[in-house]
Parts: sequence; C-alpha cells; structure tokens
Amino acid sequence: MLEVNNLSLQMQNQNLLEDINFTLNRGETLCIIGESGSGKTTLLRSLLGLMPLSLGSVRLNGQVYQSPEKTQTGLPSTQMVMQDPIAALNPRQKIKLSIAESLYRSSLKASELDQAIKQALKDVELPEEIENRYPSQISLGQAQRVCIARAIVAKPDILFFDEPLSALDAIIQKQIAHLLDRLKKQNELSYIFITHDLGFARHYADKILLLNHGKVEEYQDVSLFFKGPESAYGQELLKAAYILGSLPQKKTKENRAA
Ligand SMILES: Nc1ncnc2c1ncn2[C@@H]1O[C@H](COP(=O)(O)OP(=O)(O)OP(=O)(O)O)[C@@H](O)[C@H]1O
Repeated sequence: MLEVNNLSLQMQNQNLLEDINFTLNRGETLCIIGESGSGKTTLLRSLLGLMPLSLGSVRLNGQVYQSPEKTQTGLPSTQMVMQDPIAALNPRQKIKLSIAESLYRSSLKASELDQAIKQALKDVELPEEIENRYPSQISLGQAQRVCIARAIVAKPDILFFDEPLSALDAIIQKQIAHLLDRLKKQNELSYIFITHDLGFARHYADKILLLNHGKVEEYQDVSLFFKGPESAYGQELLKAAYILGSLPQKKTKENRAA
C-alpha cells in the first residue's frame, strides 16, 4: 500500500534523511524508533509532504505522492494523531466541531454528519454528551480519544502517530493502546508510530524501522529485531532499554493477548 523508495532529504547542506526504504501493507503496524534527533519526525513530515524530498519517492497504492518533482501536502486516506491532544484541539471549538472538521471534504448531509460523529465517539468509547464540551472540559485521556475519533471518522487507510501515548499516565496509555489495537483490527487499518517506548513497539508493531542520524540502521520484523538486532546500534539501544527497565523481559503469547 505505502512504498517509500530511496527517500533522502537535505537541508542547509545537511543530510537529514538518507536512502530510506520501507513498505507498509494493509493491516500492518510499523514503529519508527531511534534516539532523539535521529530523524523520526522529519521522516513523518516528509511522508506527509510537509518537507520536500531531495531524492526518492513516496507511493500510495502505486501512485507517486512525494518526489523531488512533486510535493503533495497530505496523502489521501491518511490521518495524523499527535503527542499532545489538548494542543491538537482548538480550545474555542466544541468537540463536535473538531471531529466534523475531518469530514469537511465529504458530501454528508447534516444528519449523516451528526450520525458519523456520534458513531466515532462510540468507537473510541466516549459518551455522546462529550460532543458539546470544550477541550478544557475533558481529561487528557478523553482528549486523546477525541483526536483518535477525529482521525478515524474520515475512514482512513493509514494512521500516523507521533508519540500518541507519551503525555498520558500508564493506565490511560494501556487503555488507549488497547483501543488502537481494536480499531486497527476492526477497520483493517495500517499504523505508523513514532515511539521511544520499546515495550510498546515490541507489543504492537509488526515491523521496526530503526533510525540513526537520518539513516536506517535496521528494518526488521518485530520478533527478529527483539530476538537480537543485527546492528551494533540496535543492540546498544535494547541493552539500554533493559537496564533502564523500559523494556519488559519477554513477550509471550499470553502477555500479547492481555
Ligand atoms: N527544518 C529543518 N531545518 C534544518 N534542520 C532540521 C529541520 N527539521 C529538523 N531538523 C534537524 O533534523 C534532525 C532530526 O530531527 P527530528 O525532529 O526529525 O528528530 P527526532 O528523531 O524526531 O527527535 P525526537 O525524538 O527528539 O523528537 C535534528 O538534528 C534537527 O535539528
């Protein structure tokens, strides 16, 4: 579905991204990991056409959307969920309007729009009455659910997430991670996550893309990566995560289902 070929990005004579290649199929989750400054956000921004490519291409269902000759802002059938849900919502708008904005291109009648918003809130397990509140009148966890509702209401094929759980406490993180997993299975969605949380990546990813100084250190099936990364950088990263306790010891069938 999504194909990234030889993507490179230079800015101010610096190689911010170099020769990035990966694919994402329907129903797959890719986690982009790597230390701070490795180029994760830059990669996401270049996929979305917010930064121009120097080389390479981004294709969606066979069609080129980004290349040095062509920069299209926003890929069709994609939506984005950011790290800070409160900052992502307009404080002066009721939740209902924030969700409705995702459908501004659709030709839905008012009653259908209303129904789609109610269904999206139900899908993210929020009470219907939240639609009439302002962002300041809901919790952080509820706000992130609203942002997810706003993303899924447009019925995308791919959702991009930039650290969507990092602003939340552990219990809410777990609830939202489960919600995202359920929505993915129900709607056959594909996900691309930027995350520093290797425990999350091990649990939810199908594939791992490890970046270091704008280059791919590893692009691996999740189980192979966590069994033993091939690169010295990958090994060092996992070692640090085990020492700091940010990576639980073993992924088993039982705890994957938990
Ligand atoms: N518009 C820009 N012009 C020049 N350099 C940039 C630009 N945007 C990002 N960079 C540089 O690109 C590098 C990668 O930044 P990026 O934000 O992609 O890293 P990251 O892996 O997402 O980091 P973090 O995990 O801290 O969010 C950094 O050195 C940054 O300073």
